[in-house]
Amino acid sequence: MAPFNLFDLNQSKGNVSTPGTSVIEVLGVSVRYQENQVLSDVHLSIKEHQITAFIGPSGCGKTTLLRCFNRMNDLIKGFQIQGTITFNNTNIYDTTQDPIALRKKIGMVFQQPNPFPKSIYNNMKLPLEENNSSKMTRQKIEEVIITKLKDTTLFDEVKERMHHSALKLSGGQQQRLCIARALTVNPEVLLLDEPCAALDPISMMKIENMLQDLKKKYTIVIVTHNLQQAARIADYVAFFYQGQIEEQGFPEDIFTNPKSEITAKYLEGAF
Ligand SMILES: Nc1ncnc2c1ncn2[C@@H]1O[C@H](COP(=O)(O)OP(=O)(O)OP(=O)(O)O)[C@@H](O)[C@H]1O
Repeated sequence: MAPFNLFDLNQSKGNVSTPGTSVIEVLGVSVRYQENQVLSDVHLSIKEHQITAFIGPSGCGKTTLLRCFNRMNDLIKGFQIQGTITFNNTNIYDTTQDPIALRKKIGMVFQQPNPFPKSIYNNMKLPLEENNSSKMTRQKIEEVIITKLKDTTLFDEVKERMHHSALKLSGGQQQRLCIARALTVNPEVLLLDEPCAALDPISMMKIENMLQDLKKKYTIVIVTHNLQQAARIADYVAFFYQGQIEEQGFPEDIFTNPKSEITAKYLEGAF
């Protein structure tokens, strides 16, 4: 009997056939901003309860694809998308799809921590109020807030100052608060666009450890320029180059034995 082979070596630029349920499928996606083609014929599967990392040089389209997943590019002038992106087998760009409902299922956190200039408690309460707090008792709201703050390992650090300004927290704590805030509405997928770029190494490690726990409950896609970070936390890596996925696969393969010469050069720091 032929040995079980996880890899399809004929598809070095396509999806490596990894086990697991696919939550987001990217099928032949191309994106333009006006005349500027920024993604060309991208194929990728985002698997449930995995951390997928997007790496690659600046301007190669990582953030653009990430933002397509919850339609954050819709209002950008000249944005055009071809191909298909599905979320749980539903076309994200179908005209019947409500982007606001989609963003509750696919939450996003940005590079720069952006807590509201309100108390820690109110930062957490606001999305719940906007979502469905009329149906939630105060006790239930508090329960959700405590659970999500515990999930992001912040609760013990802030429990004595829940009604103090979130802006008084450290940068790392603010970012964990933003992640906790994104989790209040129970998304299935969490999109992180360079979440540690503005943080010191200790805060970064806290977030990386936290993400390893969060992936048990959520599916995570992260854009990072930090290759060590991708190697430490990712279950799957997509290397973008000039608007295409040049190579994708398991981190142990991409980082130790890349198939593409361009990937190898990037990892060597040649760019
Ligand atoms: N709002 C926009 N309007 C027009 N062009 C844009 C817009 N946002 C991004 N672009 C262009 O799209 C291309 C891809 O940008 P994108 O931010 O997706 O790349 P990236 O790989 O995430 O880069 P970085 O690592 O620097 O964040 C770039 O040429 C960029 O200038």
